[in-house]
Amino acid sequence: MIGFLHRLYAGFISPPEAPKTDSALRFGLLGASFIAPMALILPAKSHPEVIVACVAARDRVKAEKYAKEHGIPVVHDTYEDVINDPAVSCIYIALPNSHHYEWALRAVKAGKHVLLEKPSTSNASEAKKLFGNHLFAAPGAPVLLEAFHYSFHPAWQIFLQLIHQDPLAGPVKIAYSQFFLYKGFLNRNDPSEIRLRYALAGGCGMDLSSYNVSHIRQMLADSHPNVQSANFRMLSTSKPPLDEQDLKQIDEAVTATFKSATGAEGRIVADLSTAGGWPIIPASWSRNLPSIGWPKCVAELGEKQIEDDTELTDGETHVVQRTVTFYNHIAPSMYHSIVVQDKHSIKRDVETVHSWTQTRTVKAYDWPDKSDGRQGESWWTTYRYQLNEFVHHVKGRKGSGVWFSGQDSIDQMAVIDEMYEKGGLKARPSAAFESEP
Ligand SMILES: NC(=O)C1=CN([C@@H]2O[C@H](COP(=O)(O)OP(=O)(O)OC[C@H]3O[C@@H](n4cnc5c(N)ncnc54)[C@H](OP(=O)(O)O)[C@@H]3O)[C@@H](O)[C@H]2O)C=CC1
Ligand SMILES: O=C1OC[C@@H](O)[C@H](O)[C@H]1O
Repeated sequence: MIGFLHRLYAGFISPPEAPKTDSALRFGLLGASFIAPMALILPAKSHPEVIVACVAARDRVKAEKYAKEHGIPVVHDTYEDVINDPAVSCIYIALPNSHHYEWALRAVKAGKHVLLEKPSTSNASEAKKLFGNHLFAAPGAPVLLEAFHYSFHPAWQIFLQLIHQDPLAGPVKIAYSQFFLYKGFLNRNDPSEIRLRYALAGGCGMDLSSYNVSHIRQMLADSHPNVQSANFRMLSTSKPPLDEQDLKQIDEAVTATFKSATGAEGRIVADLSTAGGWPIIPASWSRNLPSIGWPKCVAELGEKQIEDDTELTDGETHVVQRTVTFYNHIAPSMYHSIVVQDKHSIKRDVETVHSWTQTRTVKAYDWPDKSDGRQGESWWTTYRYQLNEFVHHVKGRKGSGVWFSGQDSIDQMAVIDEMYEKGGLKARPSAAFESEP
């Protein structure tokens, strides 16, 4: 309990303030966004090499209020002014998805490093144009990272090790990922709700399920699994400010299945407006009551034959079938649990002679081994780990080795496009912005 309170307080409320080094990176923010305080402003406080230097919003009064609230010293009039500020070397982009391509491209062309919110762009065609830009081939090119923060937390890396690199791990057969937000999280009547606007590249497939897609791509160890099926639950309102395109194209929930190159299966469930499923209360009553479940990933592995000191008689083999369940991989620094279940069987041909199950729970708030460029504290959030890695990359240092490459981002968007198309919806529209070569 004390550990939980400490992680909550230091990670999400009041991190210890680090004195800044002379070579600290100065970040500019595009937009007075909802997520920047959690994803960058708070993590920057404890990072000796990060200063949040300036912000601009479409409305200057809003930007000034935001800057005051978050201790940001400079307010610019426009996003463009932030990018062109010579005192700034890094840009954080948390704009509607439809604006990611344009502003990331503008920023990298101005020579700035970019931490870009997920999903990286509106679709794969934009992702190819952005990450495939010739300037990334030049030496000293800017760093551009799609902010899949959860990947940078040690717990996610330990989870991947348990399914891909452990002596008891057979091949992955099924990768499952779920992510729910409760009904009421989104305000359908709010014209500024970016998740519900087709023109802003919204929809659950882009928003929540971009996480699920990235989870199963890593769990299946296949950058571009084939989409087998996709089902969308569409918006359950027809009130303004939604327009006709929103009503036809905006999904609130997704279920989809995938097949990897090795034949393994991926399954995802994501819901921006989860209701019902309450225990005891009859379904007809609870149907409209908000509900929620843990974000969860489950990997079911195939059998692996092992050789250990278990006594075997002639013709017997010892096999292990592992299932690993990760609860709360999205905000693991608050609390998480990785349950490893190993079903051991002694087999004679196909017949099981004897079997037993070993279950253990793994937690990793920090790296178990701090050598080799790994840094962390138990209270670091996923965003703090991500920022650490981003800074290492910009500074040309090794870091922990966790990264999300440009090709990863392109493949990620291709899978999302294919999911929409498989489910009878359109991939999200490209921005009108055309950059000079
Ligand atoms: N990593 C994470 O945990 C999370 C990531 N995200 C991602 O971050 C991005 C921003 O999300 P979030 O912070 O929740 O969003 P907000 O609703 O706070 O919007 C972000 C900013 O978009 C700007 N904006 C520019 N043009 C428009 C427009 N036409 N309509 C509405 N807003 C506009 C606004 O800027 P201005 O201030 O200039 O008006 C606003 O501050 C998304 O890509 C989302 O997927 C979101 C939540 C969590
Ligand atoms: O982490 C998140 O949770 C809420 C979502 O709507 C958001 O976009 C996502 O990044």
